[in-house]
Amino acid sequence: MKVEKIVLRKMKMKLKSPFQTSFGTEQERDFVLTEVYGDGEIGYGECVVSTAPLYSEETAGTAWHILEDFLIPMVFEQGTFGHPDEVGKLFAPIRRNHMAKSALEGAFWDLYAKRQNLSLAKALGGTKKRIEVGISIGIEEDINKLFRTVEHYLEQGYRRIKIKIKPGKDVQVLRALRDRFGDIPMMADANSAYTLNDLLLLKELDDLDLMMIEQPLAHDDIIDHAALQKQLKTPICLDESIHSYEDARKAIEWGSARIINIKIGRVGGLSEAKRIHDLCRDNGIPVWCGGMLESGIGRAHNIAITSLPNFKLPGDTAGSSRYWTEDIIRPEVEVSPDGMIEIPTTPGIGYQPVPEMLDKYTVAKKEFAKR
Ligand SMILES: O=C(O)CCC(=O)C1=CC=C[C@@H](O)[C@@H]1C(=O)O
Ligand SMILES: [Mg+2]
Repeated sequence: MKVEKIVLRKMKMKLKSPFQTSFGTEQERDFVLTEVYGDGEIGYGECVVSTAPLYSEETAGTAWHILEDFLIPMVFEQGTFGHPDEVGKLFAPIRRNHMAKSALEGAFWDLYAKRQNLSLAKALGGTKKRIEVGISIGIEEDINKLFRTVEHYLEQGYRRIKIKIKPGKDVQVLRALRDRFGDIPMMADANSAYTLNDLLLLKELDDLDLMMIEQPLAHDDIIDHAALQKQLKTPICLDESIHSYEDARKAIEWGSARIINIKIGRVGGLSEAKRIHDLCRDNGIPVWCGGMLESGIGRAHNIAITSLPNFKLPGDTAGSSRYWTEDIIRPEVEVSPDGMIEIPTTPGIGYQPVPEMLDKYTVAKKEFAKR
């Protein structure tokens, strides 16, 4: 692949409804899209930052700076690439900034798959034709509204309900959902809202037959999660704690989690996500694909990685209409009545970004070519 041009777009898209977690509420998504032009094709990637640095240290502003001032010049310095795996290796000297790296690396994977006339799923080694999907529901103050929301998504066929929790909005809410809906597949995501001092409360969660408790403790912890997992029968799933293959290896060795949520942006790209998938497969740790309230481009990348065989649990890749009045891709991502998404078989990400839609939500755009 010879890189001819790279385009960055700063995007602003309003979510259909606010999304509340234990660390804040998002109503509007400020993120970055990447376009890599080469050999007559365009590869697309998404930088899955949050508007404020509350999930991780990255924002659209930090990512744009790292892309413009470091990663894009490094790409033009190398000029040509045989395989997308080379992109992550090229970026290795740059510390962290994983979502910025992933946005560009993902566009290379899309471009590579298109040039190989392969779907991105196939190019990644995916084996599935359809994927199971779940739904992530933000913290809801009104329990009856939460009941209606859960009812709505169960009727739509979603195969797992993820409930965001925080102190004061946890055991009672989950117990009420159990009383109302019985033994539906349900999990909780705490986004690091608890500490080991909350052990008695976390033990109450242990009696609710949850599929898993996602990231109960600190966002950068592996040791305390290992201590907690020994006290709980419910599997702990790590999200924010796992930034790399090495983090996953240490978490597995320490017994910090029995499940891992893989987010392509959080770990720095599809090549690293594949490595973590393979490590977990070899250690009997099932994984699923987490979401970052992506547009259709990021959603397409999530669908492709979820086609790998050890993605054994429903992920957060819901349909476009869950988040957007209109998505920037065609077709939009649809979920079948039995809670599945068909893996595209066309080359690359399999969904076509629509230029007019991209322009409609672009608040800043810049083109880069080799000087
Ligand atoms: O994209 C989705 O539907 C999942 C959204 C979601 O649960 C999250 C998005 C971003 C950060 C967190 O709030 C949370 C997560 O931790 O998975
Ligand atoms: Mg999470």
